[in-house]
Amino acid sequence: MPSPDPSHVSSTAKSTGSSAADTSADGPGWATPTARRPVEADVTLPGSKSLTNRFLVLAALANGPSLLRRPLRSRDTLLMAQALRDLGAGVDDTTAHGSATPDWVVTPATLRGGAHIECGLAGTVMRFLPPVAALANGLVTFDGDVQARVRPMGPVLDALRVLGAQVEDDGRGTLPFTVHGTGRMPGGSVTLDASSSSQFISALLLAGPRYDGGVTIHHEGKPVPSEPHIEMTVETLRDAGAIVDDGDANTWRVEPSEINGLDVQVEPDLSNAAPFLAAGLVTSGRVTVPGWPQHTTQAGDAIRDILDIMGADVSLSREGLTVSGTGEINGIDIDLHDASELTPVVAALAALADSPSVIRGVAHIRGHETDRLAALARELGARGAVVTETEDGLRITPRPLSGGLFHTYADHRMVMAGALLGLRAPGLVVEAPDTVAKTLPDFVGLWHELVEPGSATP
Ligand SMILES: O=C(O)C1=C[C@@H](OP(=O)(O)O)[C@@H](O)[C@H](O)C1
Ligand SMILES: C=C(OP(=O)(O)O)C(=O)O
Repeated sequence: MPSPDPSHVSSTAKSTGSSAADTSADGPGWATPTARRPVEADVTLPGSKSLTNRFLVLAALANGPSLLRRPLRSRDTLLMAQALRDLGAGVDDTTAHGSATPDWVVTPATLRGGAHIECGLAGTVMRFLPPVAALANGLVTFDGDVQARVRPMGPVLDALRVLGAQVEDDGRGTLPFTVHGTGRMPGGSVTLDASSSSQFISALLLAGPRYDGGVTIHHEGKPVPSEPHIEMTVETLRDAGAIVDDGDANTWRVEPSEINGLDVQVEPDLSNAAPFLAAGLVTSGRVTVPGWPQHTTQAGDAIRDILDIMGADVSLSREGLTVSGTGEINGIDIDLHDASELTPVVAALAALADSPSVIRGVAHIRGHETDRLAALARELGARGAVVTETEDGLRITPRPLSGGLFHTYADHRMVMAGALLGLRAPGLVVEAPDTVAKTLPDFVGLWHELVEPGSATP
C-alpha cells in the first residue's frame, strides 16, 4: 500500500491554510490548544461505534423492533443507519425518551434489493453489510470514499461466494462491488484469511443466524488482529439469542436461528476516550470518564493498562475511570495487535514520553483509514520525534516537538493524535479536523473544554 500522501486527503484538507490563526473546527486547519496547566475534568463520551453498528445490524435482522439507548451519532453510525434504511429497515433516530441523546428505534423488514450502500470510510459498514445484502431480494451496489477503495474486502467477498452469493467486483477485492441478493443464503462452511481484519469474521457471524445452514468460519493465515472485536460480536449475538460456538481456536460457528429484538444501552466509546485520558497523563492532571464499564469487550479498555505502564495513576470505580498524571511519562514496549485502533494515540503519547517506545503487532493497520504506520512515522517525525517504521509497528524516540501542520489523511484518529501532540507543541495545526466526525463529531469542542475550560468552542 502506498505511503500516505497529503494529496490523498479531501479537497478541503488540501487547501489547508496552515495558519495557526485559523481555529475553525470544520475549516481546513485547527490550531490545537497548548496545555498551560494540568487538565482537571470529567469527560462524558458518546457511545461506542463498534457496539452501535453491531446493534444496528442485528436489529435490522431481528424478529421484532429494537431500542438502542445512547447510540453513537457519528458519520460511521449514520452511514450504517442509512444503509439499513436503504435495505428496507426502519431506523428512527429522533425518539428522545427524556435523554439528551435520542434513542434509536429499529424496525426490521424484508430486505429489499435495488439499493445502493454508501460506506464512506467505515470498515464496519463495508464489511458488515455485504453478508446482509446477500439476504436482500435483488441487486445491492456498494461504494465509498476514495480512501475506502483500498481497504481490504477480498476475503469477505470470496467467503460470500463460497456460502452461496453472487458477488461482482473488478477483481481487486475492494470497493466498489455488487451483491446479487436472492432473498436467502444457503450458508455453510468457509475458510478465509482474516489476518488483515477481524471485521471479516464479525461480518459473517452477524448475518450468519439468518443463513439457512448458519455459518462456520475457519481462519487460516497469520493471527487475526483485534480479537476483542470478535468477542464483542459473539457476545452481542448471544445476547440476541443466537447460538455461537467459539470454543476452538480460529473457528467460529453460528447456528441458524432467529435474532431477538434488542433493548440495549450502548457503552461509551473507550477508544475515543483514549486521547482525553492521555491528556491527564501528559499534563500531570486528572481526567475521569464517567460510565466506564466494569465488564466490556471493547478493545479500547486496554488503554487502562497502557496508561498505567506509561506512568499514570489509574483507578476504575463505579463512577468511572480516573487517570492522573504523576509528572513522569514512561516509554513503553507494547504489542497492540488486539487493540490496534489505539495505535495513533499511543504513538503520540510515546512521542511525549521521557524515554523511547516500541509499538508492535499492528502490521494490518496499514489497511485502516490510511496506512497508519506510514502516516504516524511521517507526521510525528515532521514535528521532531525520531520515528522508524518497522514491518509491524513503530519505534519512537521522543525529542522536543515543534508546531506546524499535522496532516491527518482522512483519519479521525490522526486528528486525536495531533491534538495530543499539540498539548506540548505550540503552533501545531491539525489539518482537516472535521474528519474526526467519523466517530466523534464533538471532539474539537470537548478537547477545548478540557484544555482551556470556559473558552469559547471554536
Ligand atoms: O469490528 C469492529 O468494530 C472493529 C474492528 C477492528 O478492525 P480491524 O480488525 O480491521 O483492526 C477495529 O480496529 C475497528 O476500529 C473496529
Ligand atoms: C480502524 C477503525 O475504523 P473502521 O471501523 O473503519 O475499521 C478505527 O476506528 O480506528
